[in-house]
Amino acid sequence: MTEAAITVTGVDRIFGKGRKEVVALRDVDLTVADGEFVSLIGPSGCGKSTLLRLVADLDTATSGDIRVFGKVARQARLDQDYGIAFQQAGLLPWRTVTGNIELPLKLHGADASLRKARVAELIELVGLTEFAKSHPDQLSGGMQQRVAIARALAESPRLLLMDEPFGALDEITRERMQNELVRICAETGAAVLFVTHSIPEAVFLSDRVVVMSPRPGRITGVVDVRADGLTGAHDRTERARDEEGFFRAVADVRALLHGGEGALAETGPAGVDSVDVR
Ligand SMILES: Nc1ncnc2c1ncn2[C@@H]1O[C@H](COP(=O)(O)OP(=O)(O)OP(=O)(O)O)[C@@H](O)[C@H]1O
Repeated sequence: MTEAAITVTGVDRIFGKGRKEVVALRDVDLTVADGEFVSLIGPSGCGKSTLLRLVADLDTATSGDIRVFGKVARQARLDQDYGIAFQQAGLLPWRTVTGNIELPLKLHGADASLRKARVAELIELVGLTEFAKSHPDQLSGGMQQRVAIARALAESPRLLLMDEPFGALDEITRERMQNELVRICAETGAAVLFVTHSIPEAVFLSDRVVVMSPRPGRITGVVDVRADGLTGAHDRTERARDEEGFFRAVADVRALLHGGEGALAETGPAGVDSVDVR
């Protein structure tokens, strides 16, 4: 069996002390298989970003163990085993699209010819070849986010960590970006841990949707959308949005979000309107 992309075991993250103590995560266990797409969903403050930050080694767990491809999170960061994309694209305004995408390669000493070839490949992958020389302020929000994704993919990571990367986009652009992300993941085979507030987004993109609840932040359930009849994320096409399995999975995630543990058995079908859990 191949090594899991992420293994989180018995993780607690407690901020502050005494009366100011906030238990952001309590006893969280999570495994993301190599090549698997897993979304984290739950109400504001349930610890989604905290969990992602721990995996990215941007923060340290109070207790428990986190492995990325079998390595401690710090080693995985040093080895650049993952790429990161956040809600704000975080591009450098004075650099062109090419300049932004090649930055990680430059920082890590890749030579100019290798950089040029890789950046051309990535720009094509995210459909921005015509904008290679543009600056971020000449791009739409969706295009900026595509640049950020290309940058995250620059060093061919086997894992992407994404925190609401499409949260600031309008609904039409957002769906288009979701379609592109599905395609990019199929092409690269990367595993993804993806934070979102949107149930349809989580269902459309994922193999599994992990539902969290706040105070203390913990995992209350996991919906395997393949069990609801959808294909695996790497074989997903836009048609999935109209399939029965999609609606079943949306209903399952919603039931867990609103009913907590044990909710799945008690609920009937649901539509996909009113699905942002912020
Ligand atoms: N650096 C910090 N210091 C103190 N408390 C923190 C810190 N970071 C997060 N928290 C608290 O931990 C809890 C979880 O926060 P987190 O940002 O992970 O939630 P979230 O589920 O990502 O929320 P949202 O959906 O609003 O982004 C919250 O109660 C938050 O206030």
